[in-house]
Formats: sequence, structure tokens, C-alpha cells
Amino acid sequence: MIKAGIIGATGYAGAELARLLLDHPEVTIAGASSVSYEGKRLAEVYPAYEQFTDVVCTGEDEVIDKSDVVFAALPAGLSQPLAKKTLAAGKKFIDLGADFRLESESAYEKWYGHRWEDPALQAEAVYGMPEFFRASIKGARLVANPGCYTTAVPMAVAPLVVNHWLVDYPITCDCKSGITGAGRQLTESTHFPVINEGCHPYKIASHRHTPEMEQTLTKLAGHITEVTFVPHLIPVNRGILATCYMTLANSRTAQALHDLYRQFYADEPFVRVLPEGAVANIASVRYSNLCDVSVHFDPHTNTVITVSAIDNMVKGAAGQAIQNMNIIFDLPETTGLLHLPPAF
Ligand SMILES: NC(=O)C1=CN([C@@H]2O[C@H](COP(=O)(O)OP(=O)(O)OC[C@H]3O[C@@H](n4cnc5c(N)ncnc54)[C@H](OP(=O)(O)O)[C@@H]3O)[C@@H](O)[C@H]2O)C=CC1
Ligand SMILES: CC(=O)N[C@@H](CCC(=O)OP(=O)(O)O)C(=O)O
Repeated sequence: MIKAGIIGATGYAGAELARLLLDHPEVTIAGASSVSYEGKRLAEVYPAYEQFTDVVCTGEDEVIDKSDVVFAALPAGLSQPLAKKTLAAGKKFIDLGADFRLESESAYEKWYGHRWEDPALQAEAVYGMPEFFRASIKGARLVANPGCYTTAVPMAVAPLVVNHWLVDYPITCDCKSGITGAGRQLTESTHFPVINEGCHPYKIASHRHTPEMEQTLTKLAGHITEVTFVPHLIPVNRGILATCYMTLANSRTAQALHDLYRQFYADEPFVRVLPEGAVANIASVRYSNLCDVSVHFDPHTNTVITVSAIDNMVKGAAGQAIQNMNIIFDLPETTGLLHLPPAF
């Protein structure tokens, strides 16, 4: 069995990792860390886990000592020293935060306000989006797991970007997120009466996921690819919906667009390209590692509109991290991750 440790186990992403790892047939949870709840059982923090785990929250070093693979689900800036310690101890490190995602130190400093502590470690980190970068994840010691919006948007647009079917950049990305995307800490802007019955655009054209999306899409396209990204908070617990608008370089039929998407994702176990006429919806991917993608065409303006839906806690965080772990440990990629979403 693989011994997995979770640093930041009491946060939303850490707790979701625990839920999924408890269901993974090749893993035991060897340790979980918390500063606020040190000495408490994780099931005391999350009563839903009572009788499923006895794991007790400890300090970070104890988790690293006991684990073969360490997942970190911490606020930005805290993972760098932990990754160094974990790798020095001969173990693997998967970071759910942003400390190793950006390939430019100045971009990391600009958007996250921290410096790189060890450029060699940054150079070693691989970006953990299996659908696009699977080969580099195999054998990696340090994986930067993508953010939630930065998973949903590339999934929605990659077939068109990779095959150079688009004429117009930037790509317009209109995204919605469930409230768990903001983490467990209560803030004024995530308070129930503020969120409930609303739909709040925020950080319009100034969100820190913009450079991360552009980094991924630029790699896939082979040339600079920009996005105009507007996130919105909506009153649901889970889910990211990305609606992306793009202009085609040449006129294409709706059939050709569907064929392109179906072929591109044909071998991807977690991507469902929906039949023509169906529309991706966050309700249909809840609690699963699935990404639903639907493709739509407006012949009047030669605009293609694609919609992707993921669960931000699963494919947008903990599930994708476990998918990366499966690849690193040479397990079938779907191990412990094939959960059917509830129908309603
Ligand atoms: N929520 C989401 O949908 C997604 C989140 N992520 C990323 O995952 C990471 C965790 O996010 P999320 O779970 O939402 O955040 P939460 O705020 O819910 O949890 C943060 C965790 O970090 C711990 N923590 C906070 N400050 C410190 C500190 N100074 N030292 C040690 N531990 C600390 C907290 O533990 P305690 O108080 O118990 O010590 C808690 O376990 C972030 O980097 C986030 O960007 C990525 C994709 C999606
Ligand atoms: C709703 C909400 O607040 N979402 C978060 C993104 C969550 C995420 O993916 O976090 P990181 O990429 O920072 O790890 C935000 O907008 O910053």
C-alpha cells in the first residue's frame, strides 16, 4: 500500500483528499497535519468522516516522515520549504496550491506576492494536467497540481487551440464557481446572505489564474495565447462551469467541431464530450473526477462556444492530485477515482 500524507488536511481541499484517499484501494492515509487542530482526530473536525478514519492531526514533519507521497493543500507560499524537505527524504510531493505552477518567477511574485526559494526545485516541478502533459508526470518527484478554473478552461478549448482552428485571441472565458472554491475560512464576500440568490463577478480581468491558463494554452498552441477571464461566484457548494467563446479561422460545420472534440479526448477516461445538443452542467459531475465538455456553434458569427464542467474539489483539486499520484506510482490512472455522479 502507498502511504499518503496530507498537509493542510482540515481545509476543504485537504478534507476532500482524505475522503477520496479513504476510498482508494492502493493507499492508506499515514498522516494528516493541521496547525489549528493539532491533536484532534480529523473526524472531530469533519463529523461526516466518523467511523471511516481514526487519523489524528499532527505537525507537518511527522506527516512527511510517515509518508511515501505528501499532498500539500495550503495557502500560497507555504509549500516550497515542505517540498524541499519531502524530496530530500526521498519521497514524492504533490502541491495543490500555486507555489510550483508558474514557470516565471516574476509572474509568481506579481500574482502571489512570494519569491521562489529554490529555482532548481521550481525547474524540476511538472505541471499536473494529465490530459495534456501525461508523459512528463510519469516519474516526476514534484507535481504542481493545477487550479480549478485553470483545469476547466484548457479542457474547454484545447482541441481548437492545439489544432489551430482559431483566428482571434484573446479567448473569452466566462466562468462560474461554487463557494467551496474560496476555501473554508469565512469572509465577508463568502458569507451566506451575500452569496445566496446572487451571481457575483469578481476580479474581472485581474484574476491570478489568468497567467496560469495562458501558460498552459501557450504551450498547447505553440504560440502566445491570451485569455480574457471573468470568474463569478454562484450559490452552490461545488462546481466550475467554463463557457468559452472563440472565432474560427475557417468556416466549419457543427459536425466537424464535434468530431474534433470527440477524437481529441477519445482516450481520456475522465473527459466526456457530450452528444450534439447536450450542454455541460456542474450538477452532472458533482463528487466525480469527470470533466464534461459540450460544443456549440453559431454560424451567424462563425463563433464556437464550448462549455466545460468539473467539480472544483475533485477534478479541480483533490481528484486530479490523486490522478497524478496514480501516474507517478504506475497505477491505472482511474484507480480509486471512478465515481458515478448523483443523477439529481
Ligand atoms: N478550494 C478549492 O476549490 C481549490 C483549492 N486549491 C488550493 O488548495 C490549497 C488549499 O485550499 P483550500 O483547502 O480551499 O483552503 P482552506 O482555507 O480551506 O484550507 C487551508 C488549509 O491550510 C492550513 N493552513 C492555513 N494557514 C496555515 C499556516 N500558516 N501554516 C500551516 N497550515 C496552514 C489550514 O489548516 P489549519 O487551520 O487546520 O492549520 C487548512 O487546513 C490552496 O492553495 C488553494 O489555492 C486548488 C484548487 C481548488
Ligand atoms: C471561488 C474562489 O474564490 N476560487 C478561488 C480559486 C480556487 C483555486 O483553484 O485556487 P488556487 O488556484 O489559488 O489554488 C479564487 O478565485 O481565487
